[in-house]
Amino acid sequence: MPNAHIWPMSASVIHDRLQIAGCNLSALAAEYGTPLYILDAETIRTIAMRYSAALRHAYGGPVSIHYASKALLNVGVARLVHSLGLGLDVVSGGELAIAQRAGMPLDHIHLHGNGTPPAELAQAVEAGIGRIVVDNLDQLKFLAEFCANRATPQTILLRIAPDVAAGAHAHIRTGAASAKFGLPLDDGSAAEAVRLALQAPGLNLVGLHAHIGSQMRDWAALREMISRLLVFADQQRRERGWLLTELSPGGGLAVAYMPNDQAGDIQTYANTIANAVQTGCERYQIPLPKLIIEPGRSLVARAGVALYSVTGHKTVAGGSNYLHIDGGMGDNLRPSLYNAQYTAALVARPLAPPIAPVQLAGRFCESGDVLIREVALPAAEVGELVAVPVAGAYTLSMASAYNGVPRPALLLLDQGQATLLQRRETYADLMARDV
Ligand SMILES: Cc1ncc(COP(=O)(O)O)c(C=O)c1O
Ligand SMILES: N[C@@H](CCCC[NH3+])C(=O)O
Repeated sequence: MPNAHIWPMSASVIHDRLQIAGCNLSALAAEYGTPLYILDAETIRTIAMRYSAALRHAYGGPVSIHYASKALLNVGVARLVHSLGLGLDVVSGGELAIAQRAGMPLDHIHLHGNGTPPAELAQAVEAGIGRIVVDNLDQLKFLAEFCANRATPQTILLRIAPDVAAGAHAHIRTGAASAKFGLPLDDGSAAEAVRLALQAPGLNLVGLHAHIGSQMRDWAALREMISRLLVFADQQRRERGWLLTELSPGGGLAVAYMPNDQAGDIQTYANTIANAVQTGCERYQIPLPKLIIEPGRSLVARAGVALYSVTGHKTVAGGSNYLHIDGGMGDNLRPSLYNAQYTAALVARPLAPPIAPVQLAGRFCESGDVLIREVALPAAEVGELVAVPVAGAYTLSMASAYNGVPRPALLLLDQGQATLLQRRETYADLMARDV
């Protein structure tokens, strides 16, 4: 497959047709309808193994990998990541319920979120969730009170706003002191949170967390963030005798979306984190904490491919060619929201020479719903299948049924087998909540 680095690891061209995990995509599209999302199990397995090997190689202390489930979650995906030995990060009671339905052990689940309603914090505590990553003082006060008389204390980490920002787009940079996420260091909020947590008999504060951004490959920012967390941990040990035993630098590693993009290298990422933690811990004489990383996008993006059917053409004055497809911003909001770029190939002729560039026009009733602004494709017939790679992350998890268009099905492909993880939404589903 040309540009293999942006296609699933099992993708190949057989008899001039795009094939993934040995499966015939046209047959699957005919059976399940389009748009159709597929997920390559081999890609997810391989990336999970790379993360775990890279961290074990780089870091002398214990390590745990938690999939940030906001990137893509349903019961099947949660079961898959559990079977690979990963834990799960959730940001709501809803994601927690899905993880529970999948049988993910509760002590492998962490809850995050800046605006999590008290009822969902309570739901997580009562379920027996492993960790709550406390984002602000109000959450902390609520939890201190809610947990005060419980038999077992709730284990927590504090999310720090380290005033270091990285990430590919303003909407996905999260680490600034002025960001909505986390406890700032400079105004005393983080120190106040440690003080309150240590006074709360129902809470067990074990560590610090930060996440500076997504689609990120800025090693210096990552080092700086870890260094700030450890300076703070050292201060808190000297002032209050609190010892940090867990540290999470979040997730955020960049993936390649376009042929010329380069993904963040997993071993370099692991080395950067491990060196920063080891150096800081040595300096401040802190025993190596458990390192918790939270990759979302980099675990699932490349595994996913979206399949659309061409529904028509249009050439406008000035020569812009539109190719209409049967999906768009309803199943992939990223181009509309972040000007995210994607490329595409024809399933039946991935190697055929392209003609003039086309715009892949989404079907939704918004001028902004253009999935790809420019892509060179061969002349495509109505009914042909177009495949859009790197579609696994922040697509279905952000999907809507806008314009009454049912959300697509999701298949897991593995060694010639296709398993339905999530069926296509039906018209009955669209009306299921109407009373
Ligand atoms: C706290 C936290 N952890 C992990 C992630 C996962 O990020 P990504 O999908 O870029 O790896 C996010 C999202 O940016 C996040 O907010
Ligand atoms: N949804 C965003 C990333 C959000 C990261 C979550 N904190 C994207 O598609 O790039």
